[in-house]
Amino acid sequence: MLMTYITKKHDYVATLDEKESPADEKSANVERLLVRTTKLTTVTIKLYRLMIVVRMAIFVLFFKWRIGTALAMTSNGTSTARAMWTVSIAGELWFALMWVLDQLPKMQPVRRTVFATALEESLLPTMDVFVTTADPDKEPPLVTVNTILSILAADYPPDKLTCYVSDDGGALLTPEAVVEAARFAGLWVPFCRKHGVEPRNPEAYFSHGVKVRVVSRADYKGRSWPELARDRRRVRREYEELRLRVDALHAGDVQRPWRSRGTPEDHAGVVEVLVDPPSCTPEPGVSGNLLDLSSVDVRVPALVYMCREKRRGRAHHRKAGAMNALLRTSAVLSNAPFILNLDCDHYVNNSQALRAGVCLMLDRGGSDVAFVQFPQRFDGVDPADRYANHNRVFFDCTELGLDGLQGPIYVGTGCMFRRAALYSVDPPLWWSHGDSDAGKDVAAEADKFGVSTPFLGSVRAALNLNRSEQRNTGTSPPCSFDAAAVGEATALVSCGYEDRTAWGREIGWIYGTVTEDVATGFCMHRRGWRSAYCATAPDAFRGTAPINLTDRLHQVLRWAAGSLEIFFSRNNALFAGPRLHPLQRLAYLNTTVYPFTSIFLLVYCLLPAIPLVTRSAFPVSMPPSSTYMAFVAALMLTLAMVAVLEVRWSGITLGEWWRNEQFWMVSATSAYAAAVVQVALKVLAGKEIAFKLTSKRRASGSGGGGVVKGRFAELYAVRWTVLMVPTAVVLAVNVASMAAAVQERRWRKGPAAVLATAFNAWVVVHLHPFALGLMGRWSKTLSPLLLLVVAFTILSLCFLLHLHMF
Ligand SMILES: O=c1ccn([C@@H]2O[C@H](COP(=O)(O)OP(=O)(O)O[C@H]3O[C@H](CO)[C@@H](O)[C@H](O)[C@H]3O)[C@@H](O)[C@H]2O)c(=O)[nH]1
Ligand SMILES: [Mn+2]
Repeated sequence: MLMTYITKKHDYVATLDEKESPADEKSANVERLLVRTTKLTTVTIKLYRLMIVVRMAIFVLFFKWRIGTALAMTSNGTSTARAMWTVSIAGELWFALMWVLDQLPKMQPVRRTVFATALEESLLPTMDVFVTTADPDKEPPLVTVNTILSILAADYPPDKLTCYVSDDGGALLTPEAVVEAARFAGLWVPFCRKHGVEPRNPEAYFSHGVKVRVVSRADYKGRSWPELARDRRRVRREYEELRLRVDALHAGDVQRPWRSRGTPEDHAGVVEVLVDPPSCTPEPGVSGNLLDLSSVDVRVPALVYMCREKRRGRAHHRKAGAMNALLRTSAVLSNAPFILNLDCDHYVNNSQALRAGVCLMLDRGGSDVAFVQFPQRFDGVDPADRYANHNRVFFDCTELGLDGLQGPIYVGTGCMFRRAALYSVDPPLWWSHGDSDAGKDVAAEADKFGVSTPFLGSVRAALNLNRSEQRNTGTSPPCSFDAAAVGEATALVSCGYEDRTAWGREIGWIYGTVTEDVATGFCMHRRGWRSAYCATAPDAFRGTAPINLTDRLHQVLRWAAGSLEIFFSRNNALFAGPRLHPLQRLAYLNTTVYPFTSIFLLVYCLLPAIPLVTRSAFPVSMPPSSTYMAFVAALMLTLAMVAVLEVRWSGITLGEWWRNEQFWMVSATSAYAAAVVQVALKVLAGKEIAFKLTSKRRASGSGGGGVVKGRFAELYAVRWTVLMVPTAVVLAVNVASMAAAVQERRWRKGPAAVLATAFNAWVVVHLHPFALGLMGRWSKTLSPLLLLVVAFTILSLCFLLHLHMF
């Protein structure tokens, strides 16, 4: 099977000709080709690079001219005028810097082709999959159940796969739902195996949603179509019952709120093996009651439930803390060399995904890969993607560009890790001769890893394996799920275990930020590890996106605040050592400072109103000079060209690109500003930032084929949130100052300022979510290109007027 980076064929320079098919060219001692990496070398990408350089050159000329003009004009001006010039130019410098930081890391994108069939079955390494849940209300147990089932049914040897579920809520409901999943897996997993169905998430498989791939007769690869139809009906009935049972559990829970082990912030630790690891040899089933499984291997991978101990007054470090508890639990049970991390709503959508990740890890040169990030894709987003949930520019441009440098940024879910890399060792690339971290006696490092002897033993085993297994040997450390191991695992999830150790600082997932993902990936890149990007078709995993604007803005707020937390920590990219690729450093800098843009943007949006409300007689300069006009035209034109070229090489649509810009504006005048305030409070007053969970409930409505408007009614409803305050202020100030100017007939004195104010108000309204509803409808009728032209015209006029008001 061939998995490629999706999209356009013309993007490949080395064509994927069959004569290079890895399977047949092999003699016994020739290594199999698992991954082919291709640099994009098309004309588009060359033009793209050229345009970026040209635009940067224009920046230099522009700022030289603009600062010169400002100095000349303010040499005998008032201090207010000087201050306004300064603020204005500072804003422009910041915007230019942000653009450069954003573009430079995207200049050398690569695509990877993965040959999963070339993996030798017997050499597949063991794999631990971590699923995190935290709140059964925001994360319906049925969603988690489906994710677990999709993992257990993935196309991977069942004796080499273990699924670990972390429950941060401590409600009894979650383990009960997981037990239901385990029971149903006995039927679901063999059914998937027998007929090769996709996707292996029952809810998605059985629903009549728009994009679900229900096997059609022509596509069916199994033995007998009528048998599939019959089996499907029967399994579906069983699934409906499972769903009712899980919903009943949920409903019962709402009525009896005392049904919990404690509170979400105070409960005992539990580790429970719900499904024991199966034997190493296939076990055919019987032609029993429901399905004929006599020709099918009916083994189900092991399933472990874990709830870490929490006590009031102790720091639990949110998701990062849960991941570290999972890391230790799994270490003393299965201790697989590779770990896949999925949020509870991100299910396995392509049953080959795990193998694809393994290819990148075991490939030649793969031993320096700490993690393989898959793109995040989402179900349940409205067709217009009003709130830019798909994030296409990030997933299809930025991450691809970073893959050509040192590797994509880790974004929390859909990511496969090398266990050794989580134990803070150097990658092989940086091992000095004869010596490596793996060689050190970790037993002496209890101050780093904590005092558990079995855990230290597991660390040693994992590091030794990583060192010896420079090539794909497929060996894995021994595993044991006996009572002693489970008892040890329970001790390892006690809330005092990490006291006075390096957990969260050097070991495992990194603490101190609500975006533990970016920080964790950064620490690995800083050590010299690489990462790899793996976009498969069909999508490897799919999850849910925020269901309404309020949720979405809070998600953006959390990301922005978490980024700034990293900037103000010891993990600031500026302080990283020499192993971090220079452009990778710029990318991390960009990822951690972008929320500051909101300050400049808000000031910029308010500046033109000042002369109008202060009633001071501002010298309004002459009409824009031709030099100025030329600069604005050149800057806007190059911006548009870079955008169009980016859209071309990445395969996203102009509409998707535009949505991104639009939502950037929305976030920058709302959530980013709130993030700056939150982090200021943290830095100055030590006030911690909360991890507000994103709801995983689906947009309500009839669930299936209803009209789009009805189906996404909840998504489209805009509810007031305090995050919109900055936007409202900008609007109010601009409108009020315009009104005042008109009323007092000062229009003539400062036409430029009045117009700029009007445009500011207009742009904010235009880009704001209240208007996004309309935009959603327009963008279907108007071509995105037209939208782009309109937007650029407006933006250029804004610029024009801004620059010439003093
Ligand atoms: O105390 C906590 C808080 C969260 N979670 C889990 O963390 C995951 C992510 O939470 P979600 O609210 O879905 O966050 P998103 O904004 O959708 O997630 C993105 O951004 C987060 C960082 O801000 C990453 O942790 C996520 O993996 C990434 O998908 C979920 O599985 C939660 O169950 C916990 O286990 N414990
Ligand atoms: Mn999520």
